[in-house]
Amino acid sequence: MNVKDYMQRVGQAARKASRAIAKADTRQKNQALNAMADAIVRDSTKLLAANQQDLDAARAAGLDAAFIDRLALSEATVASMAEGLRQIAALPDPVGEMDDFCYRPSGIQLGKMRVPLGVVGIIYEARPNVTADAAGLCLKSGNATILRGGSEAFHSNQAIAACVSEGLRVAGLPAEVVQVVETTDRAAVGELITMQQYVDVIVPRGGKSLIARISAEARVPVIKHLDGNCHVYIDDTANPDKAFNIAMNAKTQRYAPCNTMETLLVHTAFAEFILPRLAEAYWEKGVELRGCERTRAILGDQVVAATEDDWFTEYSAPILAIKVVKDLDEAIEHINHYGSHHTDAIVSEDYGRARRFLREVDSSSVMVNASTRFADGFEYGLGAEIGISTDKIHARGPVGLEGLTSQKWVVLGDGQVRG
Ligand SMILES: NC(=O)C1=CN([C@@H]2O[C@H](COP(=O)(O)OP(=O)(O)OC[C@H]3O[C@@H](n4cnc5c(N)ncnc54)[C@H](OP(=O)(O)O)[C@@H]3O)[C@@H](O)[C@H]2O)C=CC1
Ligand SMILES: N[C@@H](CCC(=O)OP(=O)(O)O)C(=O)O
Repeated sequence: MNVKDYMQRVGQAARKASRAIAKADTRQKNQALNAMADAIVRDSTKLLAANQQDLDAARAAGLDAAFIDRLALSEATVASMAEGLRQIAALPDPVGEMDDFCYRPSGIQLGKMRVPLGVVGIIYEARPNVTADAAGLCLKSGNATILRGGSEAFHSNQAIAACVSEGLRVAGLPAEVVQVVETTDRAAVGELITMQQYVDVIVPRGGKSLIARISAEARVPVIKHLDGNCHVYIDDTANPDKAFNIAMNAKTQRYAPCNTMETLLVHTAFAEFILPRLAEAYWEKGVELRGCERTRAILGDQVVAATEDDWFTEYSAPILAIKVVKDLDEAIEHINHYGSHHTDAIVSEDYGRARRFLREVDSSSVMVNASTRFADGFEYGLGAEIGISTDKIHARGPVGLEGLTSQKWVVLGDGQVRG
C-alpha cells in the first residue's frame, strides 16, 4: 500500500462526508448510533474472536498486564460498548443549539450557534472500546472522523469498524463519516497530522513517543490528550479515613489509566501518622514505593530512594512515588512543576487551603476530597469521552460532545447597515 496516497484518499473522503454529517438531523444520527449498537451486540462473537487474535499476539510479544488489560474485550465490555452508543444517542444533540442572544445598540440581534469542528483525526492507544466511543461521539457531534488506534488492537478495531459502517448504512449516511485507518504503518500518522486541507483537528491520546512526533510534525491544530502524571496531596488537616481511602483508590483501583495517581504528596506534620498505614496497604497489594529522604526515614529501606526522574514519571504500573512536603505551597509548586496538567487532588478539611489548591493548581481537573480516578467522561455525565484533554483550549479535561464542537456568531437583522 502506498500510505501517502491511501491517506490522501481517506482525507478527501472524510472532508466530503463531514459536509453530509454536519447537516444530518438528530433522528438520523441516533438511528445510526442505535444500529451500530445492534450490530455490536449481534456480532459480539466475531468481535471477541478478533480481539483474541490481538491478545494472542500481544501475549506472544510479552506485553505487560496493564497493556493486556486495556486491549482485552469481554462479553461485558462488548455489551458496555453497545450501551455507550445507545447512551450517546440519548444525549441532547449539541449541533445547531443557539444561545447568548442579545440586541446591540445598532438593532442587530447577536447570538451564537454550536457547530461541528469538521474532520477530527484521533490517534489512540490499543484500547478497542475507544473506537466505538470516538465514532459515536464524533457522529453525534456532526463530525467526520479518521480513527488510528494502537497497532496491537488492529483486528479488534477493524471488527468494530464493520459494525460502525453497518450503522451508518442503515441510517443512510456515507460510510466515510467514520473511517478506521487500515494500516498499522506509522507513516499514516505522519500524513494524518499534516493534511491541513482535509483534517480540522487532531486528538492524540498517548505517551511520550507520540507527544514528540506531534510536537515536531503536526501542521493541523491539536487537542492534546497526553500523559497523566497525577497527584494526591494529603494536607495535615485531612480526615485520616478519607486520606487513606482516596490515596488507595487513586493508585490501586486500576494501574494503567491516565487518571491514576503517580505521586503522593504528604504534609510533613501528617506524614508519620498516615504513611505507615498507607505503606502497609500498598505493599499488601504489591505496590513498589519510591520515596524522598523523609519518607524513607519514616518507612525504612524497603522504600526505594526516589530520583528527580521519579517525580516526572507516569509509571502506569504498581509503583508510587511519595514525597513529604513542608506545606501547601510546596505541594502546589511540585504539582505545577513536575505534573502533566491532567488531574490532581487535595485531601483537606481546611476550606481556605482547598480553595487555594483549586485555584492555583494548573490542571484540567482539580479535586477536593475525591479520587483522581473520577476524571472520566462517563463519571462526569458526558455519556462517554474522547479522552482527557491536557490542553488549555476550549476542550479541557474529559471531552464529550461539547468539546467536539465550537460556536459561530449569528447575526439577525432586518435591514440594518453599519453607519
Ligand atoms: N489523556 C488521555 O485521555 C489519555 C492519555 N493516555 C496516555 O497514553 C499513554 C499510554 O498509552 P501507550 O499505549 O503508551 O500509547 P502510545 O503513545 O505508545 O501509543 C498511542 C498511539 O500513538 C501511536 N504512536 C506512538 N508513538 C508514535 C510515533 N512516534 N509515531 C506515530 N504514532 C505513534 C501509537 O501507534 P503504534 O500502535 O504504532 O504504537 C498508538 O496509536 C499514557 O501516557 C497515558 O497516560 C492514554 C489514554 C488516554
Ligand atoms: N477515563 C478513563 C481512562 C482513559 C485512559 O486513561 O485510558 P488508558 O490510558 O488507555 O487506560 C477511565 O477513567 O477509565
